[in-house]
Amino acid sequence: MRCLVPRPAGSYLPEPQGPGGAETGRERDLRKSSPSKLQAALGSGHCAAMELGPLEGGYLELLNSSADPLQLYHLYDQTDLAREELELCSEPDMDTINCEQFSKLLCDIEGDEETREAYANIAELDQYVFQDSQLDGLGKDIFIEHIGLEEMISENVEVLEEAGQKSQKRPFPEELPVDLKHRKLAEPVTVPMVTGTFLVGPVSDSSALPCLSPPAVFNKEPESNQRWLEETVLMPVPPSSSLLGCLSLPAGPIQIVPSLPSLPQGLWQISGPGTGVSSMVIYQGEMPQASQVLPSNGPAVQGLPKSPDRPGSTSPFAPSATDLPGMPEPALTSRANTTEDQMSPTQCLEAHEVSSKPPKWPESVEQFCRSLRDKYRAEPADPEGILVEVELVRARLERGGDKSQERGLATPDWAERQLARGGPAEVLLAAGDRRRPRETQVIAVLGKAGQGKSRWAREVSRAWACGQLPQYDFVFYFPCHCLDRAGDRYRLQDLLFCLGPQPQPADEVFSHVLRRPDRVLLILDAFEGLEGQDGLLHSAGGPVSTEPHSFRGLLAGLFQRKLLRGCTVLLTARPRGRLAQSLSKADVLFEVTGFSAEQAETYVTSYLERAGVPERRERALALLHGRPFLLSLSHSPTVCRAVCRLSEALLELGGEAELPSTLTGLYVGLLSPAARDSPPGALAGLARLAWELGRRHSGTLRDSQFPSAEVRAWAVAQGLVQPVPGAPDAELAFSSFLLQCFLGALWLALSTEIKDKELPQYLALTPRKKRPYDNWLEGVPRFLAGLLFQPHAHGLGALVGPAGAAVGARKQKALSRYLKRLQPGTLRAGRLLELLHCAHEAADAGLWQYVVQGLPARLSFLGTRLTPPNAYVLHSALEAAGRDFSLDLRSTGIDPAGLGSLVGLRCVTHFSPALVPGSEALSPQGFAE
Ligand SMILES: Nc1ncnc2c1ncn2[C@@H]1O[C@H](COP(=O)(O)OP(=O)(O)OP(=O)(O)O)[C@@H](O)[C@H]1O
Repeated sequence: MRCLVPRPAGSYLPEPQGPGGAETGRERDLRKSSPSKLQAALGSGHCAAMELGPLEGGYLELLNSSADPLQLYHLYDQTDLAREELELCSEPDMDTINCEQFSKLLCDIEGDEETREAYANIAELDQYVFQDSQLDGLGKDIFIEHIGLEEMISENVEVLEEAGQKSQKRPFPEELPVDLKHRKLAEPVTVPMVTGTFLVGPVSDSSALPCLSPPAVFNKEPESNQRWLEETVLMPVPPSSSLLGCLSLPAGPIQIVPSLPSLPQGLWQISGPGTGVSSMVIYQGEMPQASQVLPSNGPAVQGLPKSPDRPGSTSPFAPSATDLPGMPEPALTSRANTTEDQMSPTQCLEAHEVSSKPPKWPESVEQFCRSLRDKYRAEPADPEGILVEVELVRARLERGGDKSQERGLATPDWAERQLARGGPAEVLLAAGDRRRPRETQVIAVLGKAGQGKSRWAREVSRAWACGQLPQYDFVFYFPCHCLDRAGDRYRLQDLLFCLGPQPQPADEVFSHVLRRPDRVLLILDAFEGLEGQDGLLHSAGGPVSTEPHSFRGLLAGLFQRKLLRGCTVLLTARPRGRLAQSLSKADVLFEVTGFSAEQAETYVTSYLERAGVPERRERALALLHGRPFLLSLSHSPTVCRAVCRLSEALLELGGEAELPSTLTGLYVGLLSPAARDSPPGALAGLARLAWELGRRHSGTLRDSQFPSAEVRAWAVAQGLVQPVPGAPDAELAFSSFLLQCFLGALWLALSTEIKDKELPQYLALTPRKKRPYDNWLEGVPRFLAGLLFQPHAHGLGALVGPAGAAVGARKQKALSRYLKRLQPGTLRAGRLLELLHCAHEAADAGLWQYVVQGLPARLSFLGTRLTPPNAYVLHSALEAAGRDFSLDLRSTGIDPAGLGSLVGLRCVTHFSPALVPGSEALSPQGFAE
């Protein structure tokens, strides 16, 4: 534990003064001690002391001097190690406790049952507040609120709330003692007794907090705009504003300082009379952040070295096992002297092998584990065998701006994204550090269809099979949509072993699994495919018995911590609708965000190498760059793979090759050869199946559902459907969700069962309550527009021949009437983007002109994600409109390339890409429905 960090002049760290200017005990002690004493103890060779030169006076003077804080820190650190005595007053001073006092305190409490329980409760409170999945500064306001300080929260917090980032309030854990629930920070709490670092002195003016404020409105002054872009978006990332806040207590502010990569822990600074301390800064653990560095005017803690401290809890409120020898279980997993971004999988393995090597297992258990590992190793994470390394991004949920107030994935600005560094082993290891002891931990990996969630989940099981996740003895992988069959019932052990090596293992293995649930990882892949999955995380009454239950019933038991309590559940899902709401129950949330342009190129290269034609790389890349829209769409790995397939086929043909310019064209290009070789009606039959299943939120098929065995065989041979990896009974599924959407749109375009006037209902442009279904097949609208509007020979005709021409023409007319009655200026941002995509896919000059001319001059995308393809169609539309626009691009997650392309447009005269709330330059307008 570190007790003191000197404050450099001009920093916002506390002045060495007690409340009301009075001197604290700590300050008295500091004054009494002489730095020259320290130097003597360290010896003349100590470089920090040498560089500091002769140190005169007491510590207070030293603190106020302009000496380099880094050196002071080392100096103090070494002193501590050299056991140089700092004479402290006899009464333990809450704000100035040192290592020795702390050890003494621990000895005193050892064996004291009540105290230990109190610590456990404090640890619970800490876990509740700090280890929350929404650990973005907002969990902290709940903490303040729950301990009775709502009225004291300063304006700064309101700013965050206004930005729609306020966390969902959760009930206070019932098991916490009443006095802890109602304790106010103002009371002299025992908080400082636990692990942490405390800085002493009052908090300086909160206005000194570093705050990144981009110009409210950008004008067309390329130089200043470019400068800002370079300093903020394109250069090292500033600390997240959402992590940086200042709460005012009546007598002074609490500053919440984001954690820094250079610090082992984050900081909390608490001050004010009545707190019993002049002020206090508490380190708090946090996930590593994307390239996070402080701006030059940042807090002085910037230069602090990593604590060479002994391993311990990352939280001041959660003593670790090393801190509290009497604790029954470690409060948190600790990793000696290592931060997550420093640890390679190999190191992880070594570290865990030492600490958690299981005792020798019975032969049956050993055998089962070996077989399970072999099974995972044998299953390719990807049928193409290509791996582009991508990093997950920390995610959180927030209420949408619409009236429904539904929660969805928050869209942070690009610079605010927090990357979860490393591969699955590192990410899970880091997430495990935030685990509540003896509690089931739910980790959710979210993302749009085709972004690589399943792939990541399969990599996890492979990583375990290769020994990279030694914290787990057992990893069970479940493709959820294949297990949730009506009538199927399982006992927990049936479920665990039904997909594993066969024959199923003996009861001995199951009882071994039950013995250490904390060493069990369950992977629930494609969780959104479960019917009614949204209720699972919240519903009551899950099973506790060993009776058979439905798959959903067993999952409810898991989530309610009634089954395998203490295990880790990793679920992957497309967060939509009510499921997104329920996910607030998850302890940690990540998002898979897809490929960057460079990663897409890497994929193309690997694909051609795997296909044995690496020499075609340059031509393939040239084809892709010739179609910038497809390049932007290759942000999705699924589309990137489709582009590679078509490029390969085109290059195979030789001659002048060119990729199509639309997504519809890409899929028509891929499917038309398959359609030519199909049994009669096979494509239409499969299209109907895609639509029917999609309406029921499903993409998996059983043999009996195919129109005929012939159609099944053709669909498998053409790669339109494929076995679900890891599923029982060779279950089949559409080879991608996007393909299912395309086939669903094809059915809508061809079917005479769907009346022309019903078609607009299937576009995502219509308000939800007027739609007959929920657009689960979210790619349908743009494919439908593409198939109906593109010249017959290049669209429908290429797939079904002249047969569909008449039906298609009628439907096109109906859709055209509808689209031309829409007023783009009245649509909310998400629907406006969908309309632009539909118009782009239609490739119809009249429709395109109608849409772009209807765009309002002031466009707000606040809180709406601008993915690379969204930015592309928006760019094309603004360019085509031929008049000036103002753009609000805040909280859109737009990447630097997209931002550059939009603000580089001559017609964009103003834009507001603020990274922090508060820029009111362009208020959202004009999107009311
Ligand atoms: N990092 C990657 N490297 C190489 N290929 C990838 C990567 N990520 C995804 N893919 C490929 O992209 C395709 C889609 O990936 P995956 O099925 O994992 O997506 P998903 O997010 O689970 O989609 P859905 O929500 O539809 O189930 C697969 O072919 C997968 O192998």
